Amino acid sequence: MNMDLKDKQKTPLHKTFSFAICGIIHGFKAEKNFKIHAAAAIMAISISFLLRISLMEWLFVILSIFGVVSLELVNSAIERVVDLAAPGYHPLAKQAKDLAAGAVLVYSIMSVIIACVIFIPKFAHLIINFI
Ligand SMILES: Nc1ncnc2c1ncn2[C@@H]1O[C@H](COP(=O)(O)OP(=O)(O)OP(=O)(O)O)[C@@H](O)[C@H]1O
Repeated sequence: MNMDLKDKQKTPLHKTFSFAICGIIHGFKAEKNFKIHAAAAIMAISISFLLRISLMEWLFVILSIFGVVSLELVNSAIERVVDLAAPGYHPLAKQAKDLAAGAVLVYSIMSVIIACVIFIPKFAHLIINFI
């Protein structure tokens, strides 16, 4: 046990980094929700460029995108640990997965609200100028 801990402490930084990259790539390949988030992120970034949002607004857009992706990765990790610990039906397994999914949903709702606050006035301004 002590040997394992010692070996772990010796893991070089570049390896830890590459494990994390592997996790992101795996998440993108294995999780359908990742593709949905990626499509939403590309759309948000494109609209942000088109509407020439401010630096502060960019910070909120970036925070929303990275926050959802990070939470989705944690959600996927929790799903795998739950499947490992409780392959059959278990009420606690259901609670753990539902709670993790709830965290993603809460952050996603916040991201949609941020998008509405930033983009709707700019779209409205464009439409008024067009008319
Ligand atoms: N071992 C289990 N015991 C009880 N309920 C479970 C268990 N596994 C999954 N569930 C229930 O089924 C739901 C769907 O679980 P699943 O593992 O398929 O994840 P998911 O929501 O499809 O996620 P994703 O689409 O990201 O893979 C969970 O939110 C939970 O309510």
